[in-house]
Amino acid sequence: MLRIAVPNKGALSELAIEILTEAGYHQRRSSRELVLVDPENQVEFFYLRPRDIAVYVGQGSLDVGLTGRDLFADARVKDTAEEIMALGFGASTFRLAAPAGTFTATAELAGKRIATSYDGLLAAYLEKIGLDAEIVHLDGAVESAVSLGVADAIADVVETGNTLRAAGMEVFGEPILASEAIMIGQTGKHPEGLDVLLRRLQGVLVARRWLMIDYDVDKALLEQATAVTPGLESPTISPLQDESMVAVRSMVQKDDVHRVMDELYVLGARAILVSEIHAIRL
Ligand SMILES: Nc1ncnc2c1ncn2[C@@H]1O[C@H](COP(=O)(O)OP(=O)(O)OP(=O)(O)O)[C@@H](O)[C@H]1O
Ligand SMILES: O=P(O)(O)OC[C@H]1O[C@H](OP(=O)(O)OP(=O)(O)O)[C@H](O)[C@@H]1O
Ligand SMILES: [Mg+2]
Repeated sequence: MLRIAVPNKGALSELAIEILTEAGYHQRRSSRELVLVDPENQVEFFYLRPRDIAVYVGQGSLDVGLTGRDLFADARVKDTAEEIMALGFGASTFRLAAPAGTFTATAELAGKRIATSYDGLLAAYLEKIGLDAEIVHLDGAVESAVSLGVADAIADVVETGNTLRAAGMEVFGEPILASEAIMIGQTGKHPEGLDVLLRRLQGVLVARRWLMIDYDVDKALLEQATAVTPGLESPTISPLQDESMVAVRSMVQKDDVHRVMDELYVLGARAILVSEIHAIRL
């Protein structure tokens, strides 16, 4: 059975359970369950702290795990574990910040104290840019570290920026890392069942991004219409009782659907219908 680690709490937990459910897996009913066996799908889920997941996969106790790219980088297990798929949710950036007006460039942090919950990630970054600064480890709420006097700056996860703004702080320097939820696995290993898991997740990602569009169009306009809706592979063309017309079915990107409908309408297509795609295997 494929052993999969899933975040039990925090920003990624609910979204992780949602994507796995959409991919057809059973998920735990209560937050007290630590393990869930899904014999039908030949997988076993372990609900763990998001921060620990890279450690379990890196040490080989679990086959794959869903975590954040920043947490994975922080765990320093890149010799034994690797990112195998980006999952398109839980996006954030990892950034330096300080009270507004204090610093403008990263180089100004030489010899200063930087508070973070991501020591491994910050240390690797400081080493990469050749900057010597002191790292102060805090478990969370690092935005308070400067005003309370334990650090001069912080390095933390920024999503909307609301927490920083509320604390009177601003980011500076280049972003350290662009993060999102990812699937990680053991480097170079390909356990049985992994292909199915990845194909299912890929299917959910595509189904989330694409819609199905159907319309009727005059045969004479077919070429122009299908140029607007080329689809993922090739549009389906079906005959209609009115032989001068055809029905077209194609996939269209969600964030493009209204432009496509407008263009088709102007071209003369009618009965333009858009529907959700629930699942897909490419
Ligand atoms: N608004 C957000 N706040 C925190 N983490 C976020 C946010 N958006 C996305 N993430 C991602 O979620 C993961 C962090 O999750 P979580 O908040 O559970 O961890 P944590 O802060 O270390 O844990 P905890 O706060 O429970 O001690 C990271 O990969 C992070 O990039
Ligand atoms: O940019 P924003 O949308 O405001 O989100 C970022 C904030 O969310 C996280 O904190 P979390 O809620 O995980 O608390 P913690 O600091 O105690 O971990 C993170 O550490 C930031 O403080
Ligand atoms: Mg947190």
